[in-house]
Amino acid sequence: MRLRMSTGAPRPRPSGCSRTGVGAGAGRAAIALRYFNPVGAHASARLGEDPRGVPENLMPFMAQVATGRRPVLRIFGDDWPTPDGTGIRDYIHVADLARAHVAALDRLGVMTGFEVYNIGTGRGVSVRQMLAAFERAAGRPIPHEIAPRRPGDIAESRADCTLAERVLGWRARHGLEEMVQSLWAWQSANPQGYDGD
Ligand SMILES: O=c1ccn([C@@H]2O[C@H](COP(=O)(O)OP(=O)(O)O[C@H]3O[C@H](CO)[C@H](O)[C@H](O)[C@H]3O)[C@@H](O)[C@H]2O)c(=O)[nH]1
Repeated sequence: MRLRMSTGAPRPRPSGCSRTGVGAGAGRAAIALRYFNPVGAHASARLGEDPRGVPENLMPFMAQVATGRRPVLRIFGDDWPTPDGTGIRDYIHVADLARAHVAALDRLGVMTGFEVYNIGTGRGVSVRQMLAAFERAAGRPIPHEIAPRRPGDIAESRADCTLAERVLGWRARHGLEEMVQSLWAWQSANPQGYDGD
């Protein structure tokens, strides 16, 4: 199954709503930002993602395997209808996501009603492509194995960010290399997360 998301189309799983940021201005205007797959860390390497327990998402899990905190990355299926058989997602650097919020706040000052914007890069990256990029950034191989597909997953998800670009004047600036490099900078400086401080 291939999905190209347009603003207004529902995310394939309701849990996607948990990643939607909502802001309101003067009770008359609201904007929902539909996050795709936020990854990466602050350029200082002092702010990063430190999920509680075992990470469910690809990037924090991959980063923890790279530091040796977890033994192996399980790739959930290599038989998807994608060029390399692994799942494709639209990863967005958290710094770009932050800029999208600033653009949305500016927009709230000049609009009324409710608007929804996709926040991604519009480009799809497979699990294998992400793994290769992260191995380059970390300078080490990341142990991995093929596992069965994860229930509820889809083959591909990508954002159509045309509306955010046209109305908010926002578009992603950071590419894949900056996503993996910033994540690795944070994870290698904080191998046990914040609890390790
Ligand atoms: O250990 C892992 C984790 C993920 N993946 C794969 O990596 C890709 C990205 O997975 P993520 O979990 O990072 O992101 P998803 O977009 O698949 O899922 C996320 O977005 C969903 C909304 O669509 C839900 O919110 C879900 O809980 C949340 O994990 C997928 O192809 C997934 O199968 C692996 O191979 N191994």
